Amino acid sequence: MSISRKVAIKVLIEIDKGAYSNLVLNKELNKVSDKRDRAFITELVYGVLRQKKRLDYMLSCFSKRPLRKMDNEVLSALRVALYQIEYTDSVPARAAVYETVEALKSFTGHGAVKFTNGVLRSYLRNKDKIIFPDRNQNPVNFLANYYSYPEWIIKEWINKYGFKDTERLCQYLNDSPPVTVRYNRLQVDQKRFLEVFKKYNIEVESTTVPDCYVVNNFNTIKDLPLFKDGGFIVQGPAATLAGFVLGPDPGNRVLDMSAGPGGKTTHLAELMNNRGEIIALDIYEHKLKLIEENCNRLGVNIVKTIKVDGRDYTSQEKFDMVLVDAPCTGLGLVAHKPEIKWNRTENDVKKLQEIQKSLLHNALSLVRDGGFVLYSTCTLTRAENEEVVNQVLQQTDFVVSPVNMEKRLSEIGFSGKFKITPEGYLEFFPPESKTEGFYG
Ligand SMILES: C[S@@+](CC[C@H](N)C(=O)[O-])C[C@H]1O[C@@H](n2cnc3c(N)ncnc32)[C@H](O)[C@@H]1O
Repeated sequence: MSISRKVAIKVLIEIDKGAYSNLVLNKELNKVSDKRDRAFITELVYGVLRQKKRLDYMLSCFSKRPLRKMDNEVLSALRVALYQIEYTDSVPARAAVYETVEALKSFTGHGAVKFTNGVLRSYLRNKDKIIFPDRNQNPVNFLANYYSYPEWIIKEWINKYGFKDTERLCQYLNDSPPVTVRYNRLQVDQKRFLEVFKKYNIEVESTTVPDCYVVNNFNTIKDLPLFKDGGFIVQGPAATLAGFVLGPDPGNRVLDMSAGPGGKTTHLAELMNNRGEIIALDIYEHKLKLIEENCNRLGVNIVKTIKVDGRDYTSQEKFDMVLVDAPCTGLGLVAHKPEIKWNRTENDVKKLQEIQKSLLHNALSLVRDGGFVLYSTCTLTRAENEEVVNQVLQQTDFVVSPVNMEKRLSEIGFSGKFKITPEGYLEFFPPESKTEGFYG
């Protein structure tokens, strides 16, 4: 299984340099034939990404050299070894150390390998002596190191949710989430969708959101003929719910202001029964390509894509509905993409808030009287959610009729738990909603 450690170390080095976890991991997994190796590599990579800060805290107790001065290869190998010792039952601790140190030999020289071995042996001898910061005296430090989150996120959440709920959130988002798909009513009905999955022995479980199902065998679903025929798309329950909340009718003219890769665009088209018009904007060419690929596969032909900054988009004709599914820090997706914890900064929140406000501002100028705007994000910061909407509404002379969200969600058939904030906004708190984080 040494190949697994070698590939995991390689992938983690690439991710540390800024690569997307899913892209670099899939590229490397394609070169590995053994199914068990592939599963183990995936566990090591995502496990280390989730627990990185906690692992580093523990390692720093046993290394005289500060972690920031270590080579990337050494640090990645140390994390991979420690993750196995702490989180996997199948590998004895000494084997984890031996195999990982062997794997490291293909990346670096004798001195670095010896150093790594020394830190890990010292860890094995003394791990019972590790003491985490005190949860009462230093709550931010405790949560950050114990659950492996940057301190700025912990502070943001403690302000928003308090200590207890922040702890629940940290725990919940450290588990790997189920994979969910939305079947595409344009190509298949629910009965046929379920029959096909049953035929291929893939277990399917309903979620609290209509049309959205948990599937247990993610690695094979993209090989199903039904996927190629556009029968379903991978999409989270909260993301699926957004389309239902907007709920366009056939024949509507809809604007999707930041649409890539098109999960919600294609759902809106489906709800419109492929009749009417959707203008889908994105600032990046490659995102527009993904929208077009998704539309082609799913049999959607009412979408026109435009490469433009949504803040600058103008149109003579107003829209019945506008979706601003804004670019955001994505903290509600940390369980799916744990590297978000480490790639995002407090500064991003400020920069994104400016973009979000301008997008929403422009959306309000593009919707017709009596039309509907949905501002949504998959993040859990006040600055990108409530503050954006409150500040934009203060700056305009629009009269906004609030939507009765409880009524809307019950009409849709949503059966999960949700929060209505004091201002009347919809929020999904993952430990309760059992979905991605969502704000609308
Ligand atoms: C949260 S994602 C949208 C996800 C999409 N609604 C879906 O369900 O698949 C935000 C998108 O906004 C795009 N974006 C970022 N800044 C933008 C801008 N100024 N104008 C338009 N699109 C932008 C990003 O490229 C990204 O594809």
